[in-house]
Amino acid sequence: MRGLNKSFGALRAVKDFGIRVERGRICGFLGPNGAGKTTTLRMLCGLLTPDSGEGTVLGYDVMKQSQAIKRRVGYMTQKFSLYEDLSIEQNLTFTARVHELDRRRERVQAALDRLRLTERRAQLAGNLSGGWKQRLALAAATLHGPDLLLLDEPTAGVDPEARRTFWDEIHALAAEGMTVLVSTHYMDEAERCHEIAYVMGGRTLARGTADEVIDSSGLVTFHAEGPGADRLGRELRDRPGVEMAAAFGTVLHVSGRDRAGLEAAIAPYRQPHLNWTETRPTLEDVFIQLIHDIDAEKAKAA
Ligand SMILES: Nc1ncnc2c1ncn2[C@@H]1O[C@H](COP(=O)(O)OP(=O)(O)OP(=O)(O)O)[C@@H](O)[C@H]1O
Repeated sequence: MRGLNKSFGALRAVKDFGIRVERGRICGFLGPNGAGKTTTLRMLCGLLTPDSGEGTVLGYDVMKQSQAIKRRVGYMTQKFSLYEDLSIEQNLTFTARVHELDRRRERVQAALDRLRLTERRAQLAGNLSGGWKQRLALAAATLHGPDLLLLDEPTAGVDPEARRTFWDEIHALAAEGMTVLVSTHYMDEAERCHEIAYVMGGRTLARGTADEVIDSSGLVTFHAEGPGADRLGRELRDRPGVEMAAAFGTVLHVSGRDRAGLEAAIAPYRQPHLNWTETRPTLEDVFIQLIHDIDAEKAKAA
């Protein structure tokens, strides 16, 4: 994709978006609410026509061949959108009919087995817990064997174990050659992607593997541990050189891009009861930094 744009009235939801994702890769979309992630996914699967831009999805022209793209793409929407008053099996059979698939019984059985839904096949979708609902939605989105899978916040509100199982399945699908684009707000999920794109205000602010995004951030991070370390955040945050200071449990996490400034800021706090160590910044540190940068840019412009 190159230069994709989409506006809703005066609102520019996606600005000059460009991306290239290789087959079999899992690419994560991250960014604050309203960043343009869903709009981008909807343009990529042919549901929304970009205002301008060019590119191909699975070899098809994104501007002219949306019908062909739709047939080869599986899309799991943010909101559960299957029939709550149909059973798991009935939902899958219905989906198979919509796709006009042959060997429907066989395909539905294979999907039930794959996602370990067989025992619950007769259960109404509306009675399933969050994790099982998402598993059913994944079964439905992949029933027709798409080459590209788009997942919009697929595990929002799902417990950690169910999330892990869900992600194991995403990796298994990618290993079979399916390309996956997934939007998420969860850092652990971002780390399970082969690569990520951080978008904000419709713009891509960071792109690469999690390690590349962290390395290119230029952030320096220190941890402080010891009695009362977690309570120093507010004080340190206001010191020059400190761009972020936040407590994680009893550990204080302090970051900035100016190493000398940061070290000077924490120097008075290098007291015997506090143990300071330099650590690698996390993805969350980098993303919060990016949000601060944009806010500062906006404040300057105003
Ligand atoms: N059909 C529409 N009509 C008008 N505005 C829209 C429409 N769809 C999206 N928007 C607006 O475009 C912006 C981007 O929305 P989008 O849903 O793509 O963001 P997002 O990154 O997916 O957010 P979230 O993380 O909350 O799901 C938002 O300001 C949203 O209100």
